[in-house]
This record gives sequence, C-alpha cells and structure tokens, in this order.
Amino acid sequence: MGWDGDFLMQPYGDRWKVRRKLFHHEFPVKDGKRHYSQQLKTNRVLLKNLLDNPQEYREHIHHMSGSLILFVTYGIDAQDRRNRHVVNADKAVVAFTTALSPGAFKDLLPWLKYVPSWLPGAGFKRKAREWRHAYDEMGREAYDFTLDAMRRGEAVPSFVSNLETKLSTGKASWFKQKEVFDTAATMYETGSDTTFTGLLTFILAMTCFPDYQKKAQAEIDSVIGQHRIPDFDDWDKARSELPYCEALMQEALRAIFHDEKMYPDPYTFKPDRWIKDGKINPDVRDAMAAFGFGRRVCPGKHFALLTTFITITTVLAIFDIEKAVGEDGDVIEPSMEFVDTLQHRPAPFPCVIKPRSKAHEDVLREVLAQYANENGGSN
Ligand code: HEM
Repeated sequence: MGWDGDFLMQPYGDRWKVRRKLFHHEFPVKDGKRHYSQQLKTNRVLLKNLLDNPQEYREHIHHMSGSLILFVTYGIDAQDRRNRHVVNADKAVVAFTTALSPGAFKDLLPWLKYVPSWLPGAGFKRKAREWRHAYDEMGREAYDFTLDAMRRGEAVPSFVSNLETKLSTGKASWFKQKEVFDTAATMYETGSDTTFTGLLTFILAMTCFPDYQKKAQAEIDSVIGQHRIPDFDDWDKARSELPYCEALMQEALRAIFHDEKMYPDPYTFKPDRWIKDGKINPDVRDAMAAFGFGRRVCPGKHFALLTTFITITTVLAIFDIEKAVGEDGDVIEPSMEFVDTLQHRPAPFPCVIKPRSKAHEDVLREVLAQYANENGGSN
C-alpha cells in the first residue's frame, strides 16, 4: 500500500528502472540548460516578492521551489500561491512527510529494498493511506490539467506533455501512461521541499553569520560588478571565480542532512570547510554528497544546483539579510532550531531582507523591468 507507484520509495528493480529512465528523459545530464527560462522566471518572481514583501520570505521561497517543479512537470504556471495545484501538491508532501517517522529519511533510503515490511503499526498504515490519497488526487488533477491543455492545443512543453505526445504518436513502447503519471507525481515530492530546505538554511546562515555574507558579497562585487546580477553564464565559472559563493551553497546543502561521518562538526555552519588557498578544496569528500551516491543518486541534482546557485547569488547581489529587531529594540537571535521533517529544516525565524543600497534596488528594478519587457509580462 502507498509505495507502489512512488519512485523515491521503490526498491531497485524493473519498475524503478523505467521511472528513473523517464526522469532522465526530462532531466538529461547533458542538457543542463533545458529549464533555464523557467528557472529564470521563478527567480525574477522571487526577487520581486522579496523586494515587495520581505517578511514572507519563507512563503516566497517555498512557492518558488514548488511552482518551478509544477511547471517543468505539468506545464502549470502557478504564479499564485493559492493555485489549487500548489495547494494539492503541498498537501501530498505534508501527508508524505507525516507518514514517515521523524528523521527517517537518512536511515530510510539505504534500506528501501526491504519496504514494505518495515514500519508496522496501524498509525503508520493510516497515515500511508492518507498520503496515498493526497498523492493520487494531486497527480490526477495536475495530469488532467496537462491533458486538457493538450486537447485544446495550448499545452507548453513539459515532462507530461512531451511523453504523452510520444505515447499518442506510438513513438514509445517502453513505458506506459501509469509510469509517466507516477514519475510526475514524485517530482514535486522529491524536488520541492529539498530545494526549499537548502535555501532556508542559507537564509538562516546569512542571518546569523554576517561575516560570511559580506565575504560572498565582496566576491560577487569583484567578479560580477554591481551593475548587473548573476545569471546562468556565471554558473559555468562558479567553481573558479566564485568559490566562496559555491562554498556557501555546498554548506547550506550539507546542513540539510548533517552527516557526522562525512563532515566533522556537522552542526557548525562553516563554508570555509570547502575552501583551501582561496579555491574549492578538492580533498573534501565529494562536495555534492547532499545528493546521495551511486545508482540512487538524486537525478534532479543538476537542476537543483542551478536553482540554488541562481537564488543564492542573486539574493546576495541585491539584498542584505539581517537579524530582526523586536518592538523592545532588542535584536532577535534566531533560535537555530531545526524541525526534524524528512530533512533538517530551519524552524521559522524572523529576519530582515532589504536592498543593500538604493543603487542596488535600482539595479533590481531595472533587471525586473527588462525581464518583463522581453517576456511580455508585468513583472
Ligand atoms: C537541494 C535539493 C535536493 C537535494 C539536497 C536532494 C537530495 C536527494 C537525496 C539525498 C536523494 C536520495 C539519494 C540516495 O538514495 O542515495 C534524492 C533522491 C531523489 N531526488 Fe533529489 N534532491 C534535491 C532536489 C531534487 C529535485 C529538484 C528533484 C526533481 C526535480 C529531485 C528528484 C529526486 C528523485 C526522483 C529521487 C529518487 C531517485 C531514486 O530513488 O532513484 N531531487 N534526492
């Protein structure tokens, strides 16, 4: 019950292989640029939201991560946080995380091959049923959305529309609609919350450690300058030219799982653990360990890294992130508490996100206006 279609939870075998292959169809390692335009769009929406309504940074980041996946998977353009597909998908993720015991993720994955005999108990079974229901509902409504758009001739390229086209033109014999359905439904579950958690960890770290923030901003100012904001071309040279920004990103991602064996002192946020002589230290065990290893390594890794990189660098280029001040005039120290969901996610904390200067705000407004002009929107 519950697990049968879900890609993440499937044991190794033929069913898993088809889904994994389908996933690679949408996220081919060799075509890292495939989703640039949508990643850029959600980034611009995020920057605008942070400028207009910074107190709700948590909701904005959550929405950015989720709406990006919904678009890539189903072609759903969910700019509004109350979009019913976003609400459905979030319900499914909550049901999924509550179905599993707290903190289970890191222990769970290596022994998935033993599922479903583990975790007995009526409580778990009930929660798994709820999860199954939410997962089906979310998947069905979103899938129908894409099929309807295809019937009207209005579908945009997406994971589902591309594969449905292959199915309907008889160009695919190795997969069925049910497998596309399952793989699609798993994408939000696996891709949204993880990205969100990594970025929240980054915001928390910047709030607590202004020196790290200044160091990264100084690097951006000297490499990118102060008249534009980082873009995807900068990603290609991140390792060599923006090593401190990359170290920040690695550290934020590492903190999601707090692996003590691999990284000593796991509860200390220390971007410098990745740096040696001003460069990324090649001796630190695979800097991308947060994505797992081997045949189950995260297939959304490259996509997630790009989203994280563009978010971290553009936010730092324009904004300062600081501790909030209470009504009594005292600085509010973030509790640094982590909510043990499937990953270690920072508990809500207040912070101030504001443009570094009027000049930085002007640069952002110009970038947003230019983006809107080029894309016919009203950003
Ligand atoms: C910062 C963001 C992310 C992190 C830290 C992350 C991390 C992980 C980890 C640790 C695993 C398990 C690997 C293993 O068992 O060895 C995993 C699996 C997976 N991830 Fe990600 N992930 C992220 C983003 C994404 C995104 C954006 C997507 C999809 C668009 C995605 C899709 C998946 C899928 C489908 C699996 C299951 C793979 C399988 O079982 O074969 N992930 N991820």
